[in-house]
Amino acid sequence: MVKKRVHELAKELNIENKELIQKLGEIGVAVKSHMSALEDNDIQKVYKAYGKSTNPAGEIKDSVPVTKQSKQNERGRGQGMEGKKDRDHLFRPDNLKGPGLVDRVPNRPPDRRYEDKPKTPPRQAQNVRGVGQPAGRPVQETAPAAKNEKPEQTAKSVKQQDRPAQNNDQVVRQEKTVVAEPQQELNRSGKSQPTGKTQGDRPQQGQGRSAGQRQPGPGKSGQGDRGQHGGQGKPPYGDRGNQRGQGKPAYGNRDNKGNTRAGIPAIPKPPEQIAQPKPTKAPDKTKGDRRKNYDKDKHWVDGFNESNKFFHQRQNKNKKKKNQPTPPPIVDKRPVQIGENITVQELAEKLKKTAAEVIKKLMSLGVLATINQEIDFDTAALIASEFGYEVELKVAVDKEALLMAEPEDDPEKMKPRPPVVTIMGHVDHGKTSLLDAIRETNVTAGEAGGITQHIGAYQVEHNGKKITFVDTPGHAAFTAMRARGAQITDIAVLVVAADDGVMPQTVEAINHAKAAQVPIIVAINKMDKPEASPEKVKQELTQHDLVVEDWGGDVIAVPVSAKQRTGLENLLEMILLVAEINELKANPDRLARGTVIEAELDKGRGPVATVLVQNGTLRVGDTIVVGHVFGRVRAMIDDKGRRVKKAGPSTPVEILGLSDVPEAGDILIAVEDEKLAREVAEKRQQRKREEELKATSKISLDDLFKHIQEGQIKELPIIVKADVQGSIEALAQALEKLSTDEVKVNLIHTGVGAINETDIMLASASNALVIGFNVRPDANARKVAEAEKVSLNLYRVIYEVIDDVKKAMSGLLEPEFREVILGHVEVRKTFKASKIGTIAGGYVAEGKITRDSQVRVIRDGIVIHEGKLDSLKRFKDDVKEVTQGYECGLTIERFNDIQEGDIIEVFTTEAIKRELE
Ligand SMILES: Nc1nc2c(ncn2[C@@H]2O[C@H](COP(=O)(O)OP(=O)(O)OP(=O)(O)O)[C@@H](O)[C@H]2O)c(=O)[nH]1
Repeated sequence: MVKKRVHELAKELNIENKELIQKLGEIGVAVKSHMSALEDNDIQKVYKAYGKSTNPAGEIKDSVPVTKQSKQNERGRGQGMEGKKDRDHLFRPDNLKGPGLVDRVPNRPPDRRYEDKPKTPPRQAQNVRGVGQPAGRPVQETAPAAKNEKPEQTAKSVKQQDRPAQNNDQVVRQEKTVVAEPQQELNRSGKSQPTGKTQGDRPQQGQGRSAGQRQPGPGKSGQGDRGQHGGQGKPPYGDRGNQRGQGKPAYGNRDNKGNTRAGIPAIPKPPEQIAQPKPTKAPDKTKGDRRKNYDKDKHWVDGFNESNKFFHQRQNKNKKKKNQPTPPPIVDKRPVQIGENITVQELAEKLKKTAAEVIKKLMSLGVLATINQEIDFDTAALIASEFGYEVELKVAVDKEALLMAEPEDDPEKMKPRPPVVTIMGHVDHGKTSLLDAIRETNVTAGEAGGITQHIGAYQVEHNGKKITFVDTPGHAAFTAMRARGAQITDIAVLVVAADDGVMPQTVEAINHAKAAQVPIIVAINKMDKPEASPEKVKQELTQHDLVVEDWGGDVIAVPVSAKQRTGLENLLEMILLVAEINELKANPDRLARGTVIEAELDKGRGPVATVLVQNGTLRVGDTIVVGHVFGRVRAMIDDKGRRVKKAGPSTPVEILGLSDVPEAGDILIAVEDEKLAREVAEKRQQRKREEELKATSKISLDDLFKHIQEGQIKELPIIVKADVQGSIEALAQALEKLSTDEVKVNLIHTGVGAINETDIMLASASNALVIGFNVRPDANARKVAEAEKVSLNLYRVIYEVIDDVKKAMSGLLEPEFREVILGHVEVRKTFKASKIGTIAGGYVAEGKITRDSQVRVIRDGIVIHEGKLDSLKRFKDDVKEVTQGYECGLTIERFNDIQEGDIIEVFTTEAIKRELE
């Protein structure tokens, strides 16, 4: 049934809603509001009540036939250039009131184009483009066309609209409106605008099947829109695309652009189709309306009451939206750049989401992460895509790697360099003596003055060729360097005393050199000694895979005497030979790279480092990064104590000009980019500080013992803050009394009053315990203590302070070990097993025997062996323990001489925690 809403009818009757509602009440039609729908018979009652008769169409009878002129205007308005002419014409003020227009535009609501404010932002219009409702006017024209195109549908339409009287009535209303509101004529001239329902209900006029009518989806309604435009005339500012295609079939008398041909009158529309009953609701009214209702000047074209409609339409649309699947959020599709790792917080910021949203999404993916937790790139990418973002891996420029990257040297620029030799060997086998002997016998007269200079490495010359010796004997330095990734040694000289042979440290040295893949030359020292036995040494070396040449191997062994300085030349020759074989080369024509051999803080000169230049040439004035230290080479001193301006490959030099003392094994790099060097050094410094901070966790009473064990601390610094001086004195006395020879209590600071930030900082710096007696830390101190990981110990009873400290200090004392006898086992029988050895069958006479216990074999009251159990069995099963009264089988580690009648004493040792007295 055709319905009308109260407000529509009120408008139609040109009365207030309120008045109509009142009237409806009077005539017995109950309505709730101006939005209530009225049935046809109620409408008729209203007409009657307002003296309109039940057939108000009669009032506009003369407006129904469409004049030729009006049709032309109509057509022209919507179509092409000819239309434009007409359109312009229509816009002329003198046309606004033209009777023809009035006649032709029966169904248009008041014009709102000149209202000041648009009710809806114009941008929305595009989203809703095309939901069919264009000009409501050309009803007359479209109907026949539709009829021609789709007769069955038209017929159906006609059938549906079996209420001509009402249609006529509407026409009357429209006419009235137009007369009352001249600006409405503007609408006619181009803007489709009327009430959504009217338009929406009219597909059959233009198209027969306006998608806009049936399908609320924007796409389809777009078609409906187009169709209607095409069919009903192009709006003056209309979207051309909208008018294409569908308009054409709707009108038989149109040209191929959809324009109505001039001069061909449109077939008049049957009266029953002129005005469709106007449903109160346009189901397909969408944003397309709004777009059309909004002209170029951003004025709403609609009548005032239309605003209500838009509101309701929006509501309808929202309702529809709810039912529709939510479209993916429109997001900025610019790829988000993410590094290898990113914290949840950072990711949320990049995605313009809250951290909670990201965490939630992560949880949905099965990843539990906190806001500050780092997630990897893959996870971050997944999350980003969930939020509709694309991600790109941002490869962080590792400045350090950039700096450390070793440039490739042009082979042509590579020149032979002196070998770098490290002397290794067992203690007292003569390493230092040999180094000294070589140095002293190989300095030229001119250099003699500088001989006393000790910089950790030196160069000697032999047959015009240089050899660099690293003067840090022992493998400790060698391994320390290697541990830091520095390999400075080309050749290892293994010193073995001919009278002593291969010893444990000799073996260690061999292993280190092998691990570093450094060729070994054996110097068999102390050959001057009568008991020297080089052959024995060579023989022993073979046990460690070092087969000397004499024995058919490839290891060079040189007999020397550091004391008598014999064989040294031969040794140097061999070093040069090995160096030659290994083709040691470097490029002196580039920025230097080297390794720190030694470094110290010199009182007068500041930080000093002995550096072995390994490649390139280091020059005074060069900007350098040495580990975490940045600097500029202010001066260089060579191993003879001479100032030098440059140092080439394999040259050891002392350098001045560093900002701090580097560590042995640090890599030196000379750089051009000072900024980069500074940046990298600062970053390294920061990292070092962080590591140090991590390493030095502050002591607390709870883990005092652990700290002491790790750090070998034998002193306990304490800070005491108390309420009154008397308390401090009492505490100080009591605490100091706790000092023993092994642990000394050191009260580094005492004071009256609350524990403050300064106290905490002092405790942090000196790794002290903070004791508060009847005082509390202030808020700041608490914060700092938390940050600095300083433990606060707050008490109200002096005795408790003493007791706690005493207990904590107990951990400082070396634990005593005591033997605990677990039991005794009598050996009653012994068995020999070829693979196992002697098995004792015993009886636990006392206590118990456990698998991990220590045992003592006692025979006739004499301890003949002490060791560990190897196995413990009950019958054939391995057991953990056998208790008194049971028999067992046992074997003892590396001891087979068990005899019947032996007593096995089972014992264990345990540490006893000592307490201070
Ligand atoms: N007879 C003799 N004694 C030597 C010879 N070389 C070194 N010594 C003696 O051996 C002892 C140890 O010599 P160092 O040079 O100190 O031996 P080292 O290997 O450097 O010892 P550490 O530095 O303690 O590892 C010294 O008393 C030297 O005098 C040698 O060729 N002949």
